[in-house]
Amino acid sequence: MKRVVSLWAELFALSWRRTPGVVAGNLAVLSLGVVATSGTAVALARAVDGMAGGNRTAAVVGAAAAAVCYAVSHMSGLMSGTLRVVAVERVGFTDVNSEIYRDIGTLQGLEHLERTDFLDRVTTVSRSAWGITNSLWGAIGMLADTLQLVVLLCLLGTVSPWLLLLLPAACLPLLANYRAQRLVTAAETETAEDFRLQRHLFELATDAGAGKEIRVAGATAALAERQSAAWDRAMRARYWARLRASAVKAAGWAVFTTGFGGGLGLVVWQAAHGQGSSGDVVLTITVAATLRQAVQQTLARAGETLDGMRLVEPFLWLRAYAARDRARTRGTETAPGSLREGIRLEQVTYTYPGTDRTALDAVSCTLPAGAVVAVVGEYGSGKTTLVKLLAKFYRPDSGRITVDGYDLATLDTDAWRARISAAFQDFGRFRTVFAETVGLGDLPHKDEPSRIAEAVAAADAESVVGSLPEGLDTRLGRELGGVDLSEGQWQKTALARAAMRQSPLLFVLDEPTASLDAPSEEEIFQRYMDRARSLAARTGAVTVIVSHRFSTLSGADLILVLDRGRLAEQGTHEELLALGGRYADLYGIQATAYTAS
Ligand SMILES: Nc1ncnc2c1ncn2[C@@H]1O[C@H](COP(=O)(O)OP(=O)(O)OP(=O)(O)O)[C@@H](O)[C@H]1O
Repeated sequence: MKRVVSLWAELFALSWRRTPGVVAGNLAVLSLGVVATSGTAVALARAVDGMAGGNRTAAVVGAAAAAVCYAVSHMSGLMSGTLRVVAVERVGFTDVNSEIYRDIGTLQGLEHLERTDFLDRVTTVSRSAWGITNSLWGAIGMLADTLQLVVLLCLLGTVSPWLLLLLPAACLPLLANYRAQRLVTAAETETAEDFRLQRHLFELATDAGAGKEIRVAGATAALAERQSAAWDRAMRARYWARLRASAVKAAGWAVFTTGFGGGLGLVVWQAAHGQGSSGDVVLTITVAATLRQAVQQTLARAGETLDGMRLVEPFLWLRAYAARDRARTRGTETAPGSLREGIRLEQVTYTYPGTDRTALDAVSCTLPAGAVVAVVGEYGSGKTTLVKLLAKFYRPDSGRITVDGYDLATLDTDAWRARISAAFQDFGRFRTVFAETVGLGDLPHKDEPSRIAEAVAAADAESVVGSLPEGLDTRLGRELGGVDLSEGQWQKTALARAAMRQSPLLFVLDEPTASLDAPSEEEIFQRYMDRARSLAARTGAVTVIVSHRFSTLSGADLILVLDRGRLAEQGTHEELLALGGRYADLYGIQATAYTAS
């Protein structure tokens, strides 16, 4: 709660700086609303007393004052709503939204994209700038409403001190509402996993890629059943929580209404026994109606504020997470100009957060400067994890990676990434103009046609460009009015992007040809081997290739064989064959399979 209040204070200061007139105007209008609402009741009571006592002037002045107060209180409600939207839009869309996008965009690690619990929070935050800023004005509105309640109850106190007991009674619906909201939130948290599951199954069914497989497998009905079961489980728990919440709210209101009915009876009894005026009765009835409205409004605002607070929590989490990420990844050293020794892994161990299985287990090896290093192993043996650690997406749990003797952890992450070229197996499909999708690989040179042409040639993608209606200027992505590419063509754009940087120290190709046919694969490997050699001569760059196709890797200077996260063997193709171990087995199996086919 303390953190939420300090965020509100921060947002208030920001709003004041951005739109001082709107903020001051809104505060003034809210205060005016409090005074005018109570004024209406008092003026009406005076008008009635004037009439009853035969004082025409008092009656007319009272009635006029009541009319003015009523108009002001009504107008203040409308104006406050408008001013609030202006203030929220100005700060929400400008400052809060920019901060959210900056925090998400500058995260250096990958956990927020790979872990569903992180992803959920990041997705929530990315859509919540308005709600977060609005929660500040919800809280301010709630303060004004509470003030209104207190003033109204004090007015009742002037009629009879017993009516002051309505103050604690009025707190009961507020407390009940808070309790009810917590019940609903707890149910939502408890059923979040089922909710995610049903959403995942729904997306599977509506995704074009997965949809094909599902239809061929005839699994549509089975998946729909599972989706509906998960949805039912989540909804049933939420339904009961809402029902319980309604009962709690109703109980709070019942106590308040009973108390109020009693209070009203007391005032009428007093008036009947000459202990109060008719004005007192009118005052009590007017305040009664206003009070009910005020309590309801306070409840509505409390709900709105609590809703906003639910958004504030993931926002604060993202802020702290991004700050930790920045502190963790901000190194002090810049990357060397060229590699002399190479990259060393010393007892590198890594386990993905939230899992038990060690993805890399005490791996030690040297990737010599200028070498082409192939990483092989069965599915899930840790190959991609190894290259992701080299790209500094994660940090080893223990052990370290050094680049020419510098600990990778101390190198500035952006500076190191600026010296990496990489194509990953789950490559991006950037739906923009073709030249741009390639140029993104080296932003300072993205508009240089010669660099783009070279990169396209390196990826053997000239034929892709040739087949596009407007060549390099063709827009990609049917959703955005462009053309669609096949998987292989998309992969070639990723490979071309990876060929943009001309002096990387590390060149990573993680399953670079998985979507390509055999002739294209051969051709590309040949081109990338040539590129690796020329980079090696220029900067001593290390090229790391992850592949399942052993036949293409025999020319590598060093082959690392991973087995369930451990480095099982290392050496050249010939050395490993002579060893007759894991590599020789796997190579033998593939060779036999190819010969047989
Ligand atoms: N983001 C992740 N979160 C949790 N576990 C992961 C994640 N990525 C990989 N793993 C696990 O880490 C282990 C190593 O995975 P990795 O992707 O490095 O293997 P790989 O050898 O590249 O596999 P493949 O050949 O299938 O690409 C596997 O057990 C995998 O399930």
